[in-house]
Amino acid sequence: MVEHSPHRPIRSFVLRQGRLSNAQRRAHETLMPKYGIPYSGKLLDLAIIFSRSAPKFLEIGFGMGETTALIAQAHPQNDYLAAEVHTPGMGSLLKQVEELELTNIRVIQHDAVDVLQHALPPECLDGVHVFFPDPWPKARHHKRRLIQAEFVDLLCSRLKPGGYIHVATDWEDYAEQILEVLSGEPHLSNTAVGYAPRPEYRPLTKFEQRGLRLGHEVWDVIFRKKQGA
Ligand SMILES: C[S@@+](CC[C@H](N)C(=O)[O-])C[C@H]1O[C@@H](n2cnc3c(N)ncnc32)[C@H](O)[C@@H]1O
Repeated sequence: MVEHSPHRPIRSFVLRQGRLSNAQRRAHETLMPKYGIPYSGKLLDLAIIFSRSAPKFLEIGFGMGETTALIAQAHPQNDYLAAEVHTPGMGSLLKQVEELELTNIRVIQHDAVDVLQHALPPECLDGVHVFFPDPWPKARHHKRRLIQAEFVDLLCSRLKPGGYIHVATDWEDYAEQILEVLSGEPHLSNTAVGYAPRPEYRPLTKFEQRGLRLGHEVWDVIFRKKQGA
């Protein structure tokens, strides 16, 4: 479960007592021991956790996990560590993992910032997915936005050279901030000129399809860590 640290009061999420369906509760109770990685603040060995040496990806804030499950199903050659703080989403993804018999997903219910800082060693990740991070639209809440220079620096340190950071958002001013922050990280280079086309591996969610029909835009930002950085 999520612990609160007095040293880092500004978090990118607020824990609410979300409604947990019976199926989600059951999945959480029965499947966490099988697919969940307890957060202890100690370093994790991803090769041991997944029992193989394969490309490793971190997804931060997977929500209900539809995208996570689809990507993992379509890419059995990769392993996915998925971090989320909310219990209903955990239950929802765990249910999909079991139903689809996915062997390449492990979940961690904890603040991804702590996970990156304390549980993941340098240069262990081939990619990081941050899809539709909370936009915190009010100016006084912008400090809660996940994508900030310090966080990107941390992410970058956990990426292997050649590994990528992929952020997608449907908030234009956040998209601009994300592009600016990633452009300012000297160890990263943009894979596109400005925003990137949506890569084939990121499926369109129902929410996104509806938004696109209504004329809303989505911006993908994909940067790679430079070789030798
Ligand atoms: C707007 S939702 C998007 C969910 C999903 N990626 C999607 O595309 O539907 C953002 C999610 O990020 C999670 N989140 C925010 N900050 C987080 C953090 N520091 N660590 C882990 N999860 C976080 C929230 O709990 C929320 O479920």
